[in-house]
Amino acid sequence: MPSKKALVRRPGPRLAEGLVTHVERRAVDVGLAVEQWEAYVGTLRAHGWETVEVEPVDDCPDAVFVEDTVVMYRNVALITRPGAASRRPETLGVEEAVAGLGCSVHWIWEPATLEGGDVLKVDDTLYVGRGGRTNAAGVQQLRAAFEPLGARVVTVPVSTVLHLKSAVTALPDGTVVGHPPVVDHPSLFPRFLPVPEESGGHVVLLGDGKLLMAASAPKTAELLADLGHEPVLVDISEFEKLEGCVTCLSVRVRELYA
Ligand SMILES: NC(=O)NCCC[C@H](N)C(=O)O
Repeated sequence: MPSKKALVRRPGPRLAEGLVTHVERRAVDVGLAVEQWEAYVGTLRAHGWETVEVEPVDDCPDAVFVEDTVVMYRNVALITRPGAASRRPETLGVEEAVAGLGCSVHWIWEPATLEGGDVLKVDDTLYVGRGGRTNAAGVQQLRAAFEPLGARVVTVPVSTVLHLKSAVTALPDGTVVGHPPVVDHPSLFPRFLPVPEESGGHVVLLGDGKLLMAASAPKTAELLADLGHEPVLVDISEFEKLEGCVTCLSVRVRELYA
C-alpha cells in the first residue's frame, strides 16, 4: 500500500566525532546541526511525510545518517552491516523501528558489508556502489534479498567519494544526476545529467516534482528549476562537514504491506 513515512534519527551529543574519510576534518557546531536537522525534518513534514524517529544512540556519532543502516525495497527492510565497524551498533534501533512499521525484516550477514548510502533505487533497478563501505559479498546479499522480488541489481564502482549516493542520485523521471569529477562511470546509467556542484548530485524526491536539495548547490538548483523541477533547499552545512548529504538523513518508506 502506498505510504509516505520517513525514518529519521536525532543527532547525538558526539556528532562532531563522526567519521571523515575523503575530506579534511572541520569543527562541527552541534547546536547548529540540531537546528538544521529540525529544519530538515520540518521540510519533510511540510511536504506530507510522516516522520518516524528511530531511538537515538548517543554513543554513535554517525547515527543521524540513518540511511546507511537499512535499504527498503517494497515492504522489505534489509538491515545493513556497515563497512565502518563503529557504525554497526546503530542497526539495532533501526530494526525495532522498521519492525514496528510492519516491514518484513532481513539482514546483511558477516563477512558482507553494505551501507544504504551505496544503494540508489531507480524504479526496479538498484544501483549499488562497490566502494570503501560495501564489499562484493554485500552486493551478492543485496541481490539475493531483492532480485527474487523483482529488482535488478547493477554494481557501480565508486572510488572518489564515500558512497554511490555521495556521487549520484536520480530525478523523478529516472535521469541520474552527478558532478562528473566524482562519478567514476557515468556511462553505466541510461540517462545521465552532469551538474555543476558535487552536492548538486544529491536529491531527495519529496513528491509532486519537488526535490529536496542542499543549499550548497545553488547553481544546480537553478539548472534543475530551469528544467521544470522544483528544488526545495535546506542548509545542512554541519552534516556536510562529516560527508553527509540530504539523502542520508532519512529513509523513505513508501510501500508498507498492511
Ligand atoms: N549516506 C551517506 O551519505 N552517509 C554519510 C555518512 C557520513 C559518516 N560520517 C560516515 O562516514 O559514515
